[in-house]
Amino acid sequence: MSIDLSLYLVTDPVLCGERGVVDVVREAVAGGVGIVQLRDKTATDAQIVDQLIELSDVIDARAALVVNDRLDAALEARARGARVDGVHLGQSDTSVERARELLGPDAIIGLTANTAAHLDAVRALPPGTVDHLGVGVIRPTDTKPDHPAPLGIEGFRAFAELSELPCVAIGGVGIDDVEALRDAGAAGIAVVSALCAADDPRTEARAFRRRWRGAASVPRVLSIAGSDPSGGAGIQADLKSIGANGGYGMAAITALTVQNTQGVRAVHVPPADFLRAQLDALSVDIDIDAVKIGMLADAAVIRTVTAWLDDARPPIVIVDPVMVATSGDRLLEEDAEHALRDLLRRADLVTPNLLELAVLADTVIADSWPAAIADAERLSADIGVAVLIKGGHLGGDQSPDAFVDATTATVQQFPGTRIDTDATHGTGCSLSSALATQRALGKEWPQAVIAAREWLRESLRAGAELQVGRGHGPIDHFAGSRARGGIDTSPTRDEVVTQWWEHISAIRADIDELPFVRALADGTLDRGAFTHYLAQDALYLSGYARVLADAARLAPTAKEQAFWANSAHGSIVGELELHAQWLTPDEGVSDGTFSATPSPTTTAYLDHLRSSAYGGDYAQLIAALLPCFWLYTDLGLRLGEGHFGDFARSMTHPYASWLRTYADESFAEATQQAIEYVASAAAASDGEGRMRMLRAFEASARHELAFFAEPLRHESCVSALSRSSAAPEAKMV
Ligand SMILES: Cc1ncc(COP(=O)(O)OP(=O)(O)O)c(N)n1
Ligand SMILES: Cc1ncsc1CCOP(=O)(O)O
Ligand SMILES: [Mg+2]
Repeated sequence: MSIDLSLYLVTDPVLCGERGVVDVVREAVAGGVGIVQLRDKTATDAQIVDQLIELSDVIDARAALVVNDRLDAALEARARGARVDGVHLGQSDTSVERARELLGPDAIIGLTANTAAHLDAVRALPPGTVDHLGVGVIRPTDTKPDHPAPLGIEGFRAFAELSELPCVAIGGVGIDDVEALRDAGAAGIAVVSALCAADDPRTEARAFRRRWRGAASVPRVLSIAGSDPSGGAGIQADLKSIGANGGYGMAAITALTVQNTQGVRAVHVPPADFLRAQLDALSVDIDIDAVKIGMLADAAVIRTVTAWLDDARPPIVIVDPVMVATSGDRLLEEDAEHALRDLLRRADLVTPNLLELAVLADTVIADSWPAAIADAERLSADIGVAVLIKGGHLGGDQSPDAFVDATTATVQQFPGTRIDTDATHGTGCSLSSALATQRALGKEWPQAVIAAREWLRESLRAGAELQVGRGHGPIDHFAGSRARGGIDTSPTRDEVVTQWWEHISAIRADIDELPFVRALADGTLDRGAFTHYLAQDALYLSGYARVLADAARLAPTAKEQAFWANSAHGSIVGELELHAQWLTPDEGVSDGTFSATPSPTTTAYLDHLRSSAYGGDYAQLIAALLPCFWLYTDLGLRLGEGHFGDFARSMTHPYASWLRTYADESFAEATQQAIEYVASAAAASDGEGRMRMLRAFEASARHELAFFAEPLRHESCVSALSRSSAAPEAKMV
């Protein structure tokens, strides 16, 4: 066995606490510790021997086992059948030469060293006496009260540069030191309290391993699913999806299908033991960062996977509860549903389509999006796991998804227009493995969903071009990376524009349907509602201008600064003049000042903009400012194009001159410029920053919708109020 020194656990019975050393070692080894040192200063030799025997059993050759100081105990435990790989000795412990002589040439012998004299002494030993050095302390630590003077990371670097042997850094080392010590030449890091005192040593060990591998490391994602020889679904799709999303894909096959793009012709399920052997072979050898589970065929397979999950406890588990193929073929025996429910409870996310949701939530197939969300909430509450519900089977021109987590009362919707294509084979498999990969890359759920959906939509759009098969063809998993000449998960500026506009498509559709917008367009809008709207708009613009000025203040270039400052000027001066033409002092403007009271809707919108400015994040602020430009320009353009009928062009339209301002050419140019600044900032930002920008943008779009909806709501309240004062028995509704 080659020794992996990268994460070295030294045990401490006190720090391990009530759960005990054996439990901590079991968990830490499952989390990826490569070498364990039993260190117990108070135990007798006989107790050390017993512990070594027990640990050797628990570790089961998945990591090296050495003992601190006690050469005799190591020999005795070996004599009693334990697998003890070696010892760690200090400068004043038994001599390393003696240890080598008694333990043999294959034993692992570590020696403490931290001075130039120690290095000279090691050089004087016969070659092969010592395998590695324990070098420290890096920082003061209470775990070893008699520790030598701390070296610090630079002292460690200087020492490691002089050493011919691998150096393991020890003493006061925490997870945030991992990269610095690795870069300073450490062959590994040895920790006591960081793992022994951790709440969850397995998770903590994984975190150390991940940091050691580096932030840019490629996540290892395992698909447990059936094989689709046509390559569009099952493990074949999963592996492509994992690769396209930036992961390293692995696959354990649950079942073989005879299948093409037209349907499933036969299924062969190999023995469940063979599946378990595949899974064990992976988990004993590889740090698995995420698991996606797809077709499970029957109850025996499900139970096998459930038992393996309980043993291996991978950090991220996504279950796509494949029951019926898109072609209508059953892929899970009906009697297996009970076992499946048990498995779902072990997942972090379940991704059913509407048919699967109906089976799992024990209800009829949802025929509307709100009904689907309600079913998903029930399922999530029942299994205690988040659900990503996919609206693709609902029909219509929208294809929304929603992330629903009843445990945190979260319902996050992801709107999207339907992509008109027949190449949908394997969409569910591909999305769930993309999600597993994005999550393993470190994204939180909403960001992972956004990234996986963006990738899927691009792959769906390109699928038909592949021209694979006569039935439902596959999506083109590598369309995006092929177009960009390599895998790149950051969108370009143009992609940001397309994706963000599509992201608010449902909000835009709602704006178009508003009675206020319809009546404004056809000229039937009540004058009271119109003037109420104008008065609120005037108030809004005065606040908006101030926030534009904040954007000017934060802008990174003089050009951008001038742009936002000009927009602030245009907004306050131009719009003021215009409003003054339309509004009498009674209606909201007198002597150039706004006299109306801001409605709660106006206040909420301005509060959102001000809080975006307050954080000082320029990119987020301009994203929040953008919908006001973009949605008005778009509305103006479509009004001009007759999208809402030909009314706006009619000479008798009472608001025609007002509506023409929406389509003003210089405003359209300013909008284009604003879009470019925002899209460039988003493309240059990292995933987190882009997510913050998108949230601010989406929130403003929602405020725009509320702003357009409010005048008629207000008017109906006003008329209800006047009715109620005329007729005391009438109630406001
Ligand atoms: C990996 C590793 N490095 C150094 C030590 C310290 O050993 P030693 O100097 O013998 O001190 P004690 O641990 O015996 O107190 C170590 N144990 N492991
Ligand atoms: C055994 C040992 N040898 C040098 S420092 C040390 C203890 C390190 O413990 P911790 O990781 O809790 O600082
Ligand atoms: Mg010692």
